[in-house]
Amino acid sequence: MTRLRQTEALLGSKVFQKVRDTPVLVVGAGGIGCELLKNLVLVGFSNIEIIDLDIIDLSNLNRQFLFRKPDISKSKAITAAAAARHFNPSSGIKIHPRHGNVKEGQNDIEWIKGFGLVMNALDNMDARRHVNKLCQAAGVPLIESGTAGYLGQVTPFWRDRTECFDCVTKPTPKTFPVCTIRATPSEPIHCIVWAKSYLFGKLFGEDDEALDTEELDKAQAAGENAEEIEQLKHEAAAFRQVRAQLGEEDGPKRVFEKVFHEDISKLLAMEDMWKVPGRVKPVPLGYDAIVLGDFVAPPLRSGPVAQTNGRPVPERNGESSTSALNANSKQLKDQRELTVKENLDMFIDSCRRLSARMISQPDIVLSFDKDDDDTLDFVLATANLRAIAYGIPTKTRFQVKEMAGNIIPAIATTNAIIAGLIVMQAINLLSSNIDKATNVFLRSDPAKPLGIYKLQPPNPACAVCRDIYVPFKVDVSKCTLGTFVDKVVKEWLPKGLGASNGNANGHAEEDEEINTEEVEWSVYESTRILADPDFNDNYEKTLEELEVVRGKMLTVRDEDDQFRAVHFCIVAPDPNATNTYTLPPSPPGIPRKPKKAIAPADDSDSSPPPQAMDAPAARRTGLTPSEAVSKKRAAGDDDDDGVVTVASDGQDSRKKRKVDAVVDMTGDDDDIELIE
Ligand SMILES: Nc1ncnc2c1ncn2[C@@H]1O[C@H](COP(=O)(O)OP(=O)(O)OP(=O)(O)O)[C@@H](O)[C@H]1O
Ligand SMILES: [Zn+2]
Repeated sequence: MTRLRQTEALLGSKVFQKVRDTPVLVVGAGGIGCELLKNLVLVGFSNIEIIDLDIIDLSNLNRQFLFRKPDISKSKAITAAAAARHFNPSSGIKIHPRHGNVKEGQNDIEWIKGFGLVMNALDNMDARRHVNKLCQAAGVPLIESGTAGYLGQVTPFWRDRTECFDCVTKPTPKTFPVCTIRATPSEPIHCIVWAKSYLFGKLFGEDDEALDTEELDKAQAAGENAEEIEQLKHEAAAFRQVRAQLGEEDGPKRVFEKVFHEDISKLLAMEDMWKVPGRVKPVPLGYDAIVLGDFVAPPLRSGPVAQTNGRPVPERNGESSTSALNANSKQLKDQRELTVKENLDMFIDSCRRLSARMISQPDIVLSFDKDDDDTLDFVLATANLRAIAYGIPTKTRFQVKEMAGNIIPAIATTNAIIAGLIVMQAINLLSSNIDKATNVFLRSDPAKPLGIYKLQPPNPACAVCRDIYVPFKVDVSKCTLGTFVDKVVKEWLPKGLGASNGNANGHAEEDEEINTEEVEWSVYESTRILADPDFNDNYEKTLEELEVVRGKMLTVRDEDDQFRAVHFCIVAPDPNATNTYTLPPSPPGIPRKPKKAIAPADDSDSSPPPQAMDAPAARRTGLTPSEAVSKKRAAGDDDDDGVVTVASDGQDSRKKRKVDAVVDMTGDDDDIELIE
């Protein structure tokens, strides 16, 4: 108890009592999460819930110090909770671990309302945005955090008092044009994206033939180029055929010949494609020639021929190609460049391993994971074989893992410092003195390692924290969409139209008369439109049939986009209720949207610290670079047309088939994605 007495003396008994009594949630039990949990326990937080979806991996042990070797494959949340208790055994703390995804339906607005404070220790944008939205909907303060190498950031967000995670547009993921990935790669990363996000998916990902065909038919009906569509259909059919034969003895050879010989030969036949200045023609790879050692690879497109890769090795200083190869083979396995034959062998072997997994576990859809050797080997081999065909330098296993996994070294000390800063901000928020809370940056300047930056007000144009949220207790198996539209949207909701409920920074024009009869509504679930004034096909369906279940939101927007969107957060029905749904006693005020986004005052105090987190680091942590925070928010930075609302759901609203590959630099696990 001595330790806690000291903490009490430091914090004062009032704040200390809050620390003891406030239920807090930690999301993520990884690098930051382990440090944070230990800190919370040491400070005396006594009512902690921790959630993580993952199990412990060998690679976590170097920094996630609550885990030991025997814990490998066990739940992170459960193991972390058990280990952290020992840091303060006598303090009567309760740690409730949950092994699961924070995005699961049961983790709804009512659940989040049960906490006085939420702390994110996550590694991806999607989950961060989800928790941000939940906290905004429930009005629960959130402390967001992230680290990238030696840099890190802690930012408190609190509805109506500060900006939220989505108030400032995040850096756009780097994208590559379709044709660069599919036909004209010129850098190793193009080949890696192709292998990881295109080829892997075609051979081992979800195979929805009906959906593919339907989409292509629709595109054709909509007047898209018939020849191109025909070609896409043909390509899809060809992939399906080699995929179906993958488990056979010469399955990998068939894939190789399709992908590295036939497809490249077809590309070469498209003469116009190669007329573009600077574009280098690929060379089809010959399976048998590689096996027999007769294959002569094309020269590298630029720079000295510094590596062998099965290519003829230039004689340098009397060193023969064989001795160069031998020197190469002495290097560490993962850091050695593979010859073309070795890449081929790895391709065959990884194809066999993955296809055996597909056959033995047909219900599990395979996806690339940098820590899954089978998937990494496949991406390594296919990316390198493609690089060889295009005269691009190949990469070692280590490099491919880094590039495909978008790895920035995780440093235990950075995580520890950031976790300490989270607790300091938590105490500031609990002491009800929001003015004390700040954004804190860990910088690379040893003379001034910490940067402090004051909290920003909400962005009036933000489509997450300026929207309205209503808990909707409903029996989804009984309530139809028609009932929701007629009773809730048309009857109940308009009563609040135009009124400021204090949530929208007073931008409502309260005095103006609104003819509620004239306002027309549409209903969405995320990006799916369920009903609009001319579309009532779903009225007879229950919410359950429409897959609008606990944890999801029914979003109501007016057709003229004049008012804030209202999100009905689906929660479990009231057990004593006789109706199929229960609404709050009165409808929320629904202010008008601001006509123009208002830039925050240019306050010299709020200018960014000279060396706050740089843009790449901010991308990795998923947090806002200080430059972006200080930047005046231009009208249209966030959407006035619903685009950001949609994207902020973590749902990708980008039009399909526009962009082929997206390298997402936000630290997501799924950092390179392909949009077909
Ligand atoms: N949607 C989610 N729900 C619950 N936990 C999540 C969710 N998304 C990510 N996490 C957890 O957040 C933690 C983030 O920790 P960290 O950044 O150290 O990543 P890691 O996966 O442990 O390490 P690495 O990615 O470097 O191998 C992980 O334990 C991960 O499982
Ligand atoms: Zn916001």
